[in-house]
Amino acid sequence: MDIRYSCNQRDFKRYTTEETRNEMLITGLYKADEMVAVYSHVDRMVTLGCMPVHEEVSIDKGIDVWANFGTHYFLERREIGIFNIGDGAGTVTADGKEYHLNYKDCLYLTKGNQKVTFKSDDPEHPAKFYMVSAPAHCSYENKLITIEQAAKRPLGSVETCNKRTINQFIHPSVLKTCQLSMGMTALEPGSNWNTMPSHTHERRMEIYTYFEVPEGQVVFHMCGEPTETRHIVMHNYDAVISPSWSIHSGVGTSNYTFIWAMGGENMEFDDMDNIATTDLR
Ligand SMILES: O=C[C@H](O)[C@@H](O)CC(=O)C(=O)O
Ligand SMILES: [Zn+2]
Repeated sequence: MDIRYSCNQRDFKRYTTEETRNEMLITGLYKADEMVAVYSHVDRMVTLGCMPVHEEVSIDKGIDVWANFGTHYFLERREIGIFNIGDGAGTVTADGKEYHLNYKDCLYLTKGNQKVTFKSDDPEHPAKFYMVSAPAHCSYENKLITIEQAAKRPLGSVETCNKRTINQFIHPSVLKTCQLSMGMTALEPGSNWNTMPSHTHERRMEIYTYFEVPEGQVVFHMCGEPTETRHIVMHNYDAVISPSWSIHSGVGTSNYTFIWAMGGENMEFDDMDNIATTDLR
């Protein structure tokens, strides 16, 4: 498993493009019939990607759970949020119960699910399961949340090129979790900026994955301290780790959609340290 030990904001100022990318950027999450996992020491969040084609893939395929987590199974002391962002539908089976995920549907699995597997309905149009897992110390309920059931928050405007809808899926207003919250933000055609004005949240980290980035287009993901910004050029289906001290804004060469995941001290979505745009450096 790819393990990222995380850097601090002082050293980060001197990072080259390559070092920045090695530290924060996650690519290649969807390899046929594999489970790809990146463990970050920032709040011990794990980002996973799985594209089952011909096989039913187990959550721990290729992962030495005892060596990496010191537990007997992946979700023994963890919770996980799962989104299907692939071309086709797929099924997640958790301890014998099947959950069918259409495009943009989300499944929350609580601590204690022992056997978790992933499969696609149609190998010609495989599902792509994007997942983020956080440490958890009690169990709640597994829950399938469709895009229709997500809490919707419209934000931004055409004039500031950031008209978008925040869909809150794994959120206290929708269901209970230990620390994980996740949602999906969709930019409208002609709008390119997400999370602008930018913010940090010293009390939580965040992970983004960008998708629906059209062929030949990219997203410039902004990171770093508010007065020491850097950027990472991201392709469709890439993910990026954002430590608590970093801003996490992006501007695309077209509109796009992204999934955010947060973990840390609290689950107050509005607990943000907002930064005036003209104060950015
Ligand atoms: O802390 C909240 C997260 O950064 C995202 O929800 C922000 C976001 O989707 C947006 O403004 O476009
Ligand atoms: Zn944020």
